[in-house]
Amino acid sequence: MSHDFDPVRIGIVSISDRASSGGYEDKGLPALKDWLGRALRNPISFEPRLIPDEKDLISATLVELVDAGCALVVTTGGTGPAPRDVTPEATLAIADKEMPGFGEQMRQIGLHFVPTAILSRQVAVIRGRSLIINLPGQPKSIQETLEGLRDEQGRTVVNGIFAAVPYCIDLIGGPYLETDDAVCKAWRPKNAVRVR
Ligand SMILES: Nc1ncnc2c1ncn2[C@@H]1O[C@H](COP(=O)(O)OP(=O)(O)OP(=O)(O)O)[C@@H](O)[C@H]1O
Ligand SMILES: Nc1nc2c(c(=O)[nH]1)N[C@H]1C(S)=C(S)[C@@H](COP(=O)(O)O)O[C@H]1N2
Repeated sequence: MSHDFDPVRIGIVSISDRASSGGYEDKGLPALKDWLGRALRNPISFEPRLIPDEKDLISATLVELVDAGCALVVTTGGTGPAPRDVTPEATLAIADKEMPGFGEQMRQIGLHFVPTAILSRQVAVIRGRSLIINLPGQPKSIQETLEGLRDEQGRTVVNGIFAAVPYCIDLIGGPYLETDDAVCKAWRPKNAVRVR
């Protein structure tokens, strides 16, 4: 029984004072586009935003993207302990529900790559029918966090968080997301899997 892939709108938000003011080239949005484009088989329309570390602007941007119909919004940057790092506060300020499992797993994954992963205060939340996830600002942390880590034989060392994203979006009434298993195998309970 074949079916068309559901289209999905995804907000991608790079939060960096210097990248947004031209101090350096933003690598966050291209890295998010690249990974999500490889991982998902659904047709994606991206809503990209490049903004400074301003709490009210971050919150307003997230609300705007949810209202525009993004089933998923992924941010990068501003999760650390520095005074200007306010992405988690801005995200929690507009949340209906926090999803603490994501933050717990994201820091576990990060620790396989850098001891300073413990410094990221990243959160994930639900607002309306949208899942919002914070990733750290280091462009390489995007793939690391979403995909996890495999050993040389291709065995999973640590699961990336994206495996749980499609089922989470099912549960909040969003589109049915399907992944390329070579990049990331989405996990759903058997009764939630659509036969292709
Ligand atoms: N959007 C980005 N594009 C490219 N590199 C980035 C980006 N965000 C962060 N980085 C890199 O990761 C490092 C650590 O990220 P961090 O979020 O601490 O940036 P930052 O230096 O605080 O940025 P800013 O102060 O301009 O907001 C940066 O020094 C930079 O090398
Ligand atoms: N997977 C992963 N997580 C990571 C990192 C990384 O390189 N990879 N960098 C850490 C570092 S050095 C910091 S300071 C925090 C916060 O980064 P941010 O302020 O750029 O969001 O994320 C951490 N989490």
